[in-house]
Amino acid sequence: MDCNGYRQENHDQNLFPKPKVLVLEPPPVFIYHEDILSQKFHFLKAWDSPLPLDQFLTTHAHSVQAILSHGSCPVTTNTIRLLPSLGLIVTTSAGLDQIDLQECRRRGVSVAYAGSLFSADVADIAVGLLIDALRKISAGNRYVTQGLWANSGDFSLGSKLGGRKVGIVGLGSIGLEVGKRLEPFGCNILYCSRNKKSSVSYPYYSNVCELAANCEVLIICCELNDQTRHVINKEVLLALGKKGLIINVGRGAIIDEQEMVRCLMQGEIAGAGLDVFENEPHVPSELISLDNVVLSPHRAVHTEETLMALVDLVIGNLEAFFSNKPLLSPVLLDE
Ligand SMILES: O=CC(=O)O
Repeated sequence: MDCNGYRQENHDQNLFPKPKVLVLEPPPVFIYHEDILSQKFHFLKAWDSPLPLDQFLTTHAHSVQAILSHGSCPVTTNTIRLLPSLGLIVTTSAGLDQIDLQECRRRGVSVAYAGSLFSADVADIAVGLLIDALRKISAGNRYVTQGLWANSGDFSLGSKLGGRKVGIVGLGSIGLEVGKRLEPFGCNILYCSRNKKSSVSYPYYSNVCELAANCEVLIICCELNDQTRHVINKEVLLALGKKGLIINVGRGAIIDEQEMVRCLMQGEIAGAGLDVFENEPHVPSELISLDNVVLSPHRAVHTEETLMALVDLVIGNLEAFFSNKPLLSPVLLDE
């Protein structure tokens, strides 16, 4: 060992090299906390390499046993096939639409995810977007900051939250948290999901169009899959009606975005609060110009606190995998 301990440290690393983990694109948890994560693992940064992705993957094919991924980073069949030693994908996301789960199942690759870690934070944003859209908080902010208050003094009225009939689409952990928050405001909750839930007494609709026809607000909390893609279509939006609001904290593609834009522009629905979009980070320009739409940059999931909890979960899952222990938050692929 030399006087600054360098050789000793190098020597230890040679004896116990850090496990290698592939990162295709850096998730927010990596951007904010790379220093902590890098103490435990050696990250292969595909996005940082001059090599085209396939060549990068081929170069590291036999040393990659685990991938760290996130909600807007596809893990495709091609990627999985180029990595014969792959045994685990840890996504920092609660949604799984970006991962080819069928290929994982076929290849026996395990998947770990964020589970319900973000549910409370996402529900907070859903309620925030709803209150903002109803009471025009962002529109009021623009009205004041653009100097219009002083000039005209006439800002249009918002509408009351209490007593509103709110339809939740997808009563999983996020939907339940949304319902829990809106009940004390005096909202009447209705819901639609794959199955009726015995744990709640909210009226259940098996059909989303019927739900829309019977409520004044639709809050989208379900996952994106083949059954839910564009499930909020023209028919559903028209059923929601001219006074209806739509809030989306699920995935952009659950709504037919083009149709929603048209309905908003033509007054077929009253407004929207959106954290997610079909083609992020692209947001249709029409939405940006509408005063009855509140926009948020897909950040419902992340607060400083949950990002720290996510660091622990990511490390816990990777450590479990590399020491042959059960994952902390596995996705049940056989379901
Ligand atoms: O949208 C983010 C997530 O699915 O966690």
